[in-house]
Amino acid sequence: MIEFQHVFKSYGRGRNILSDINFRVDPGEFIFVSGPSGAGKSTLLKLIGGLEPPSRGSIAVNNQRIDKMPSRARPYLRRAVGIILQDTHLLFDRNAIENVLLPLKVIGLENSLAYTRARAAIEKVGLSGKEDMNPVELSGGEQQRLAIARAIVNRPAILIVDEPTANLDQETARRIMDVFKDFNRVGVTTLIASHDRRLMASYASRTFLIDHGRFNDVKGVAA
Ligand SMILES: Nc1ncnc2c1ncn2[C@@H]1O[C@H](COP(=O)(O)OP(=O)(O)OP(=O)(O)O)[C@@H](O)[C@H]1O
Repeated sequence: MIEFQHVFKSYGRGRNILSDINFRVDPGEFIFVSGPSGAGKSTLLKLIGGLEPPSRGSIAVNNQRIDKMPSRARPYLRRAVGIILQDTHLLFDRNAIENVLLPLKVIGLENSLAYTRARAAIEKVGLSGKEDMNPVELSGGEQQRLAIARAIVNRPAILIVDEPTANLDQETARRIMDVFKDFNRVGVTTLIASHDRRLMASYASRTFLIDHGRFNDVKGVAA
């Protein structure tokens, strides 16, 4: 569950990027976040992931207020929400499986269990056999999938994803979207910011449209 109540967000002394946003997302929903460049889509996702604080208003994730969360409570959010941003932030001085292991190391999971889980996550995104490769040796689509494996290895209840298919060909884009849909089928709440309306039409059942500071909560994916 994600709930925004009267949320405002500005950066520094700048204008409000988001103004008086109110919504509730129930477990298992699949939501498309849409709107022109610079509208505030990434900002909305960062608020949900606790990467940015709101300027005003309350944000709850699984009934926990996160807008006032002290930093020692952040690991909670890290487990609850898997985040995949435009820049995948993969570490190029480590191989593929070590990248996926990182979130498990943070929570102190025992080594052999961590490896089992990391391998399972890599398999889920179709990268089995590439565990020992360096991310630079992977294609753009494979790097994207590796970032997905890292985001899901903690089994988060919520996935937030920023532009997962930008710069990918249609087939790779579909394959990546199918990975998200598979997680969604087993109950993972999913929010994806994208410019690709046609692609999203096959997946999402609800759209958050952000445009010039206005927020619209729309059923389906409008043509
Ligand atoms: N850290 C920051 N500091 C100052 N301004 C920021 C910061 N991050 C984003 N902004 C501004 O907030 C506005 C919304 O940015 P955001 O990245 O959320 O938009 P977006 O809808 O995701 O855009 P795009 O589709 O191009 O990725 C932009 O005007 C941007 O310049």
